[in-house]
Amino acid sequence: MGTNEGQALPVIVRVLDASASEAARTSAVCAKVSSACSDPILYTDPASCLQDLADKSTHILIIDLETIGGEDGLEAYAVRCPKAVIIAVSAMGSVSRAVNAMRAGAHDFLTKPFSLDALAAKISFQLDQRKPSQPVAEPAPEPVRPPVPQPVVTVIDAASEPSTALGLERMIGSSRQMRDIHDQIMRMAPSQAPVFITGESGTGKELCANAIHDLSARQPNRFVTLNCAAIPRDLIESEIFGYVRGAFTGAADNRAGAAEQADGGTLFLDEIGEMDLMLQSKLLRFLQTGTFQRLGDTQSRKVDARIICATNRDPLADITAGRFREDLYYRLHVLPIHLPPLRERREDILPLAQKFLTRFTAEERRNFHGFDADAEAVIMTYAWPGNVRQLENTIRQIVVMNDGAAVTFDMLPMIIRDQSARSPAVIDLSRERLRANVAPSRPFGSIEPLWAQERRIIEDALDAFDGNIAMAAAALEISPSTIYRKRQSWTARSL
Ligand SMILES: Nc1ncnc2c1ncn2[C@@H]1O[C@H](COP(=O)(O)OP(=O)(O)OP(=O)(O)O)[C@@H](O)[C@H]1O
Repeated sequence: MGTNEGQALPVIVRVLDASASEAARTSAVCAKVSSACSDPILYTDPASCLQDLADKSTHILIIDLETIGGEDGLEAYAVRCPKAVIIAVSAMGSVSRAVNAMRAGAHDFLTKPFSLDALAAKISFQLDQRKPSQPVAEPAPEPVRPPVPQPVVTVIDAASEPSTALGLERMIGSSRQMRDIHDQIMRMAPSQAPVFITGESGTGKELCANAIHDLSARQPNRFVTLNCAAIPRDLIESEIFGYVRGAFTGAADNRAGAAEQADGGTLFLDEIGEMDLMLQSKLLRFLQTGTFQRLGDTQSRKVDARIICATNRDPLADITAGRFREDLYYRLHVLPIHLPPLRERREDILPLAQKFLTRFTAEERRNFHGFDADAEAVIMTYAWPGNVRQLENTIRQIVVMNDGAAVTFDMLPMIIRDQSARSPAVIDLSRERLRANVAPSRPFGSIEPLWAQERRIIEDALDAFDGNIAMAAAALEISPSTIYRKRQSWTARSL
C-alpha cells in the first residue's frame, strides 16, 4: 500500500458526506494512505461540492450516495469532473445499486459501514496508477492489443495495467443484453466459483473475463491468459503446469506455468474447447484437488487460482462428439455467461464504433469526429459476422487509410458497402413475412394495397429493432420523419 511514497505527486481528494464524522473518517484514511493526499477537502452539503468540482481540479472524489439523493444524482458530479476517479459509498449497498452507480460515472463502489482497510485499498490502488511523469488526473490510455497472433500466455499484473480497474467500463454497451451481462459480471466477480463464458469469436469473452477479475478481490494479483488453441499440443502441459530443469530437451531451467503464475489471481483458459483430451484429465485433477506437478517433477504443488474459461464452440456438441470430457464440463460450467453476437444487440454498434473512432483518431493523429448519415446507416445494418473485433478492425482500417471530419460511405471497406447494397437480412425477412401473410380474400386477389404493404414492411423493421425508429429508418434507408409521417397517415385511415 502506498507504493508511491517518496515520489508522490499531490493528489486532490474531495469527500462529500452529510455526516461530518463519516467525512472525517474517510479523510483520515486518505491521509494515512499517502502524504500525497494528506489534506482532503470535506463537504457536508452537495451544493458547495458541486461548485468546487466545476471550478477547481479534482483527482479523487469520494461521494456518499445518500447525501446526493441516490445514484441517479451522481451523473451531475461525474460530468463536472470527468477526469476524476469517483468512489461511491452507500449504506444501502446492493449489486444493482453498484451497477447503477458505475453507469452513472463511479469507478468504484463501497458499502457502508466499510472497513478503513477496504477504503485504503481502493485509494491506494488509484494512487499506484499515478506516475511522476504523468499529469495526475489524466486517465491512462487504453492498452492497445497487439495484432494477431496473440501471445500464448499473457500475464497481466495489476500494477502494469492501469485501466484494468475499470474493467466494466471498458465493456461498452447499453443494450438490454449488455446491461444483463454487466449485472452478471458484478454478481459473479466476488465468488470463487469457475466461470464459463460462451459466445462467437470477437464478442468480448476475454474482456468479460478481465472485468470479472478486476472486480474481484483477486484484482491485486495476476490475470493470466492461456490460449489453448495457440499452443502446440506437446507444449500445453508445460505451459499450464510448468517444468523442472531437464524435464525435456531444452528445459535448461525450472519454470513456473500459468497455474502458478495465477496463484492468488485468475487463470483464464481461452478456447478451452481446443484442449487435448489427455490434458483435460490433468486439468480435472487440478480442479478437484488444487494440486499439480511441474513436468518432470515429483513434488506436488498447490495454488489458489480462480478459473475462468471461454469457448466459441458449442460445449455440449463437443461432449456428444467425445471431444470434451463431460465431468470436466460440469466442474467448469458453474457460473455461465453467454455473450450475444453484435447483430443481436444493434443498439451497441454505434457507441462502439464511435469509441473506436475516437481512440484510433487520437492514435493516428487524424481529425475524425463522427460518421455521416450514410456511413452510419450501413454500419448499423451490416451483420458484423466477426462481431466487435471486426468492427474495431474496420474502424482502425478506415482511420489509417483516410482523414476528414466525418467517416463517409465511400471510406467503408468494399465488403461492408457491398453487403449493405444487397438488401440487409432484416429487410429480406420482412419481405418473406409479407409474402407469407398476404390475405387471400382481397378484392383484387392476392394484391395488397401499397400503403398496407408499406405499413407491414415498416412495422416489421420496427419489430426487428425493438421499436427503435432511428434504426428501423436506417435499415429501410428512409428518414425517421418518413416513419412518423406514415404512422400518422395510417392513424388517419383507421379513424
Ligand atoms: N463490449 C466491448 N466494448 C469494447 N470493446 C470490446 C467489447 N467487446 C469486445 N471488444 C473488443 O473486441 C476485441 C475482441 O474481444 P475479445 O478478444 O474479448 O473477444 P473474444 O470473444 O475473446 O474473441 P475470441 O473468441 O476470438 O478469442 C478486443 O479488442 C476487445 O477489446
